[in-house]
Amino acid sequence: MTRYVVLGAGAVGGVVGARLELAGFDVSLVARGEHLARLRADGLTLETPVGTEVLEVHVAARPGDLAWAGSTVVLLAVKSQQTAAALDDLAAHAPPETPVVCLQNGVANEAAVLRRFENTYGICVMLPSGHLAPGRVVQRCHPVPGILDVGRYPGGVDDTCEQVSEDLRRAGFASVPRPDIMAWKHRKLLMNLGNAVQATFAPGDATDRLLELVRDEGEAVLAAAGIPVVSVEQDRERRGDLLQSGERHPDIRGGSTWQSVARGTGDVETDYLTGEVVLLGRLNGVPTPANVAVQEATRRLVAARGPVASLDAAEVLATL
Ligand SMILES: NC(=O)C1=CN([C@@H]2O[C@H](COP(=O)(O)OP(=O)(O)OC[C@H]3O[C@@H](n4cnc5c(N)ncnc54)[C@H](OP(=O)(O)O)[C@@H]3O)[C@@H](O)[C@H]2O)C=CC1
Ligand SMILES: CC(C)(CO)C(=O)C(=O)O
Repeated sequence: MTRYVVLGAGAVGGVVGARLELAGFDVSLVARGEHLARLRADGLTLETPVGTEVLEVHVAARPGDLAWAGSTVVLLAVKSQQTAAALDDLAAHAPPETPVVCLQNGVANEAAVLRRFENTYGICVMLPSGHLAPGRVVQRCHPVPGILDVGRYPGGVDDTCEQVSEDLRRAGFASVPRPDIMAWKHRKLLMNLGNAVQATFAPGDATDRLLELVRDEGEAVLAAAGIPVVSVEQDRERRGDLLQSGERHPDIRGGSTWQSVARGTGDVETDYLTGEVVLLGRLNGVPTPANVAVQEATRRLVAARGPVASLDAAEVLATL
């Protein structure tokens, strides 16, 4: 049976680790700071729409504290801006043939992993989840917690891919192996252009308009770059009505970037989501003024440790 090491046990890593543990897999979570201390002292608290449970999970402070033998798969679930440091630590201890699966948004992590690990995989993560308090993660959807399709990077499927997908299904997720996983992840990238907008600007008409502009620019740069991306219809059909969230959670009122700003972490993933569109625009001669403006506004808000969703999108629209 595959053993799973979850590197980064926050919202996504915590929920996936918990569900694998509950399904009987051998799971180790790598965590840090106060979250690590709480996990060690009290276990992992998993909150779902139908109840809360506390799990005793094996926890480590770093990859070097784990034994690296047998068929271990790493699920990398740190935010993209944390990938480089996490990989340095991982590569110092895990054998280079270890399969590393990017359980992350964005499209830059897989290439970073492939520089260090020859068996690299990507998951298109549709898993609304939360982590605002140490020791605690929130699974927002039930009975299917999330859709986690998986493919080999840069393309194809293999036995590991099939195994990981089967294990995720055993743990309750919807999952299929996909040879074109990056085309799905690029569609998800366009959805995630909403992350910085949601985290930075107060809800309202101007924010909705800004969101339309950043998504239009996103579509334009992917087309100009000739990057394969699944259609809106394919994405909609895959999601169907699989993810049921029920009542709104009182604390988790936004996605992953919103949560970083709400937690005051001082860093966000925006350079790898909004910033990916900015990068592709610059590489392909396509202007992306709305994405540049959102990226800069988010950077300012985060640096000032400002309140989540507190800026006025109308001020940004007026500059475009
Ligand atoms: N939350 C969501 O609903 C969804 C998130 N995603 C994606 O999943 C990925 C993970 O996001 P999410 O789970 O929200 O992020 P979180 O911040 O909740 O979790 C990441 C965790 O990894 C920890 N971490 C970072 N670096 C290390 C390290 N070197 N060693 C040990 N632990 C480390 C962080 O610690 P610290 O807090 O100290 O930084 C944090 O606990 C992102 O790419 C995100 O976009 C995708 C779909 C939905
Ligand atoms: C939009 C959402 C919640 C989808 O899973 C997400 O990807 C995020 O919060 O980063």
